[in-house]
Amino acid sequence: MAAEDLGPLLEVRHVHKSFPVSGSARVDVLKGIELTIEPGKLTMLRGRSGSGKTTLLNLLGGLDRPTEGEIVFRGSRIDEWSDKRLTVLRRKEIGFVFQSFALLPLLTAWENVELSLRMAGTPRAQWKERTDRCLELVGLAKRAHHRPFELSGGEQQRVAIAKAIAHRPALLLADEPTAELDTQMAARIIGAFRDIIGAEQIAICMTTHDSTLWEAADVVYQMADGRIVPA
Ligand SMILES: Nc1ncnc2c1ncn2[C@@H]1O[C@H](COP(=O)(O)OP(=O)(O)OP(=O)(O)O)[C@@H](O)[C@H]1O
Repeated sequence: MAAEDLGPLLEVRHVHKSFPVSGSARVDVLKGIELTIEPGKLTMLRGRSGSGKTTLLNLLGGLDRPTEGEIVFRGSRIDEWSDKRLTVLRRKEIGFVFQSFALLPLLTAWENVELSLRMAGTPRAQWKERTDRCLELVGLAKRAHHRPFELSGGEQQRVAIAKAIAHRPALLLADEPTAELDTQMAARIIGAFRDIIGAEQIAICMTTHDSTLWEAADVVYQMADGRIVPA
């Protein structure tokens, strides 16, 4: 079945998020967000610093809950789930990539990826093949036995991506994954995302400020002041 036949993976409906500030005051960070994330697509959230991208990404990944509205993952309202159930969802179905690469410095690229499979509870018999495959998908098969300090920033980020997809999540969330990288390295990250989408029916949602990357997206949502606005 083609990815587009599967229906939305994630739907965000009328979502508001506010945080308490001093006294009884609250700050409204998200103000009625509606969006859909589809399998097999690269979705980008773009917007100025402070527009609410990270706050929204945290809700998509079940790291936080909306103040109002619904987050629907494969037809289930995860905003109503217990913390325990959300932890299982994150472990099994979601991969996270952040601006900084979060690799263990004493382990090689290969060992870093394998460790994530051990931690995800993947059967041991699959570790080697899956680790090789993920490093191949991000174009690092030849660098597998290098440690992070022997790799460029862009290569380290691609190892972090291999780690994040190793357990075969349905959704990969990446918060400014190219922020620390030059244009050429950023383009290779997007290339890796494209190869991963081509090979596995995953949905990828990333935030970025970088206007040179937007045309590589299948779907772009522009955020401004906590709202989705026309791009
Ligand atoms: N826990 C919190 N308590 C109070 N305010 C918060 C909290 N988290 C985020 N905010 C505020 O919400 C606004 C949006 O923050 P957010 O990090 O989502 O924006 P962003 O678009 O990801 O920005 P950047 O590109 O700089 O990361 C900011 O003004 C921030 O200060």
